[in-house]
Amino acid sequence: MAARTVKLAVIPGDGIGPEVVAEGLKVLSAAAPEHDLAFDTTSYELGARRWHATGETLPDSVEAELRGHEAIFLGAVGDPSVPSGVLERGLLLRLRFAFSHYVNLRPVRLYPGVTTPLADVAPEDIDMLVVREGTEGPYAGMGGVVRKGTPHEIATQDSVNTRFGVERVVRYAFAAAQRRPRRRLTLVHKDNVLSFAGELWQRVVREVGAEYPDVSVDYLHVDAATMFFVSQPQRFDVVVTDNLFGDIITDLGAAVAGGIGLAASGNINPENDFPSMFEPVHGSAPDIAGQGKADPTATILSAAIMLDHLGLEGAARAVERAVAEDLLARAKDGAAERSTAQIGDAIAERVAGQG
Ligand SMILES: NC(=O)c1ccc[n+]([C@@H]2O[C@H](COP(=O)([O-])OP(=O)(O)OC[C@H]3O[C@@H](n4cnc5c(N)ncnc54)[C@H](O)[C@@H]3O)[C@@H](O)[C@H]2O)c1
Ligand SMILES: CC(C)[C@H](C(=O)O)[C@@H](O)C(=O)O
Ligand SMILES: [Mg+2]
Repeated sequence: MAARTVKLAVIPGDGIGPEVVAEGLKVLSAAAPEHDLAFDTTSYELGARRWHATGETLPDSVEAELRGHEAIFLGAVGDPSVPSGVLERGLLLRLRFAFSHYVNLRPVRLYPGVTTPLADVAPEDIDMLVVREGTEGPYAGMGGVVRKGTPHEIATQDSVNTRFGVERVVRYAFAAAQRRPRRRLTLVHKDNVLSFAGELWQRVVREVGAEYPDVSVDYLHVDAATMFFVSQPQRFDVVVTDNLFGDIITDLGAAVAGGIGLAASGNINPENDFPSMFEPVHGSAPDIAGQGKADPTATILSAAIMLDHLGLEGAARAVERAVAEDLLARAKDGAAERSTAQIGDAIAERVAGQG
């Protein structure tokens, strides 16, 4: 019997979700024996198929079952056959909110051998950790529509920023910055326009920052930040930002660090009051679904973030090392075309071969 059995809920979801999740699980299984681990997985059929069959996005009974797991491993949700937002809000955001995933952790890292569209950058130039707020901002679902269908229709979408919500994510970001060699935190917002929310974020960063005198603090408006992500990625170490800005800049981060197929994330509840959820940054990619073309690396790296969160650092490093080796090998092979399963097999083989 393994020394540690992780009770893991799996939500493959839609589009390429099931394809990439299968490879993530393959790599976890390969890592398990070396690290005296086992995964007790339960797969949940949630997403477009279930919605079409039953009209359900996330039944309360399933949410309650998910709560009883140590972690959730998710592929992606969203399908062109379902109205936009039904699954994204009804499943993904519902889980992030219900399980208080207030830290959406999104590392942006250029691995050696990976091609970036940026000129003259080395891997050490792109190494940041975006700490995206995960439960508030314009995602909160507040607002509405009046005079619908008339020429005077008004749609509002409020951004919710609570002192409690901002402070807890800012504290997490400072603590993360303090553990990193450069000890630098950049707040990204738009306080020249979003003055109420921006001022709250600024004030909280100033106040919490007083407790972290060894962390240097910087501020960028989000528009300028997008420019510097491309022109001077070296500027960034830890970035803390609101839910929507964080969504946008992490797709950009993915693009500068080698593509969306490599970008990993964790939806973290740091107190472990609820299971945290791990998923690639990308979506269900309907344009390539079912063709074995999706890169599962983002999902595999999300599994490594999960292992870290579960306190299984040895296994996490082994998975990361296997990915790093595979990425280097890809560079040497002249990026030979491989299927989703072939990439998963190669990484699983490397991870099984490591101590
Ligand atoms: N966390 C999630 O579940 C999540 C995240 C983003 C988008 N979505 C949903 O996914 C659907 C599609 O959204 P989208 O097209 O804006 O974003 P997307 O990330 O699914 O796709 C954007 C582009 O990136 C490519 N791509 C994505 N993942 C890839 C991978 N692993 N390997 C290779 N190429 C990859 C796609 O083929 C597409 O061309 C929508 O329903 C959206 O709401 C879900
Ligand atoms: C699908 C959508 C709700 C989601 C988000 O905006 O958070 C996605 O884009 C992401 O980045 O995880
Ligand atoms: Mg996104």
